[in-house]
Amino acid sequence: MNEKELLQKAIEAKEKAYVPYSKFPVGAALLTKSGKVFTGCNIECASFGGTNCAERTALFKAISEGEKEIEAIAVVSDNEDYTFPCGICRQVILEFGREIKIILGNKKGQIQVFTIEDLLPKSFSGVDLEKK
Ligand SMILES: O=c1ccn([C@H]2C[C@H](O)[C@@H](CO)O2)c(=O)[nH]1
Ligand SMILES: [Zn+2]
Repeated sequence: MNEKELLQKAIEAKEKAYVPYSKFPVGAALLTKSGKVFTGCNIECASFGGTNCAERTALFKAISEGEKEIEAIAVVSDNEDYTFPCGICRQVILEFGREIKIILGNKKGQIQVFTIEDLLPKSFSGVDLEKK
């Protein structure tokens, strides 16, 4: 599965977004190191804090199925420009590896790739909990 194919899975997942409040659908597609794909969409809630982003939906699906070795997560919205993961998602993705690739696609079909550490430098992580 290459970057373009993973982005196409994210575009398809975006169709499932439940976004009655923001009307801002987002799709994500996660690739495990073993080659499995888990997709996700954002799911909103009238109590807004209950909203779950597309990236975390895909990630939680993978983790809850026992897949913790993550290669990449592709993200798309309906915006012309790239949609970057929010801060909460960056922190949760980083939990499972600093080298996880974040693949972003825009409406022109262009692609940008970062590692999650590029997007969340100087972060707090489990390593800090071992220091006192
Ligand atoms: O990377 C992002 C950015 C935003 N959202 C969702 C959260 C909310 O449902 C809507 C507007 O913030 O978009 C995501 O799913 N992923
Ligand atoms: Zn998020």
